[in-house]
Amino acid sequence: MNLFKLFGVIDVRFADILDIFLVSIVAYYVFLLFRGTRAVQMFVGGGLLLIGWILAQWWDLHTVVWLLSNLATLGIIAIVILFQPEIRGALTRIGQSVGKMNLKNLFFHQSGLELIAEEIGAAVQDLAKNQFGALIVLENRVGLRNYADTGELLNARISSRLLRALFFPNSALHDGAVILNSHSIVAAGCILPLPAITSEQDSGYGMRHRAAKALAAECDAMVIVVSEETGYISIAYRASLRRKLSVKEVEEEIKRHWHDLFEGDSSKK
Ligand SMILES: Nc1ncnc2c1ncn2[C@@H]1O[C@H](COP(=O)(O)OP(=O)(O)OP(=O)(O)O)[C@@H](O)[C@H]1O
Repeated sequence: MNLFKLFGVIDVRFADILDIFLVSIVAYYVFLLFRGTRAVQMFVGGGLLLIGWILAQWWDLHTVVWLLSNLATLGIIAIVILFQPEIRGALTRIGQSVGKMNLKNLFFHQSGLELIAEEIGAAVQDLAKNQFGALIVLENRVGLRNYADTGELLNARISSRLLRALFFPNSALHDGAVILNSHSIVAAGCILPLPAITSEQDSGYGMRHRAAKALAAECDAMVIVVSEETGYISIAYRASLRRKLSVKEVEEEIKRHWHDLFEGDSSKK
């Protein structure tokens, strides 16, 4: 069934529109799967060759068309060999997402903030489960360079594995606080202000929780505490200390805390 005539010449059917729509979706998601890998250059190169092939067809350059057509056949084999790790990674991601019925992760790219909140959340969950004490400071607008300098400067990518390693009992940096800004793990093994007991309630807390409260009270940072004694997760922010939080709540708080910083970053782009 013809829907309309394009430029008054080409008959366009409903099936043609569906065809283009489906191919576009597949191309888009294939690109998303490979985004950020070496394979992106391959797509660019492949696109240029395709344009060359179309132009060669257009201008009736038979030898060039023959060359490019044969190159394409060889190219597919070369791509599979050269980009084996990327292809394996992409297929694994599809498998994992489908396995966990988490198609959202596969098709809708999460924002940087969501991914970071999940990395921290996963680390906190693991630390709490194993009752490894932890003190994680999330810097906001007020710089915490003075506290970062008391520990070991790292400037590393925020990852759940690194956070877990830093608080692993008896590791060289497990004592003290880890300071994060919205993009990196700034420092580990940091000493926070040593608080004085100011209320009846404070006397019930150990040093880790009191240090978290003291820092949160003096700036706009949010501090996550995992108790070594109970495995409970708490968050100190401004004058409050909320206890027994779930990992989901922690992730929501992280997103709320850094939301404005991320919004600012994306509006600058
Ligand atoms: N001022 C501080 N700055 C950074 N880290 C601190 C500070 N005070 C204590 N800590 C950390 O807390 C640990 C001791 O915690 P303590 O047992 O006194 O606290 P707590 O609040 O009872 O926590 P937990 O429930 O985990 O035992 C120290 O080994 C150290 O890693």
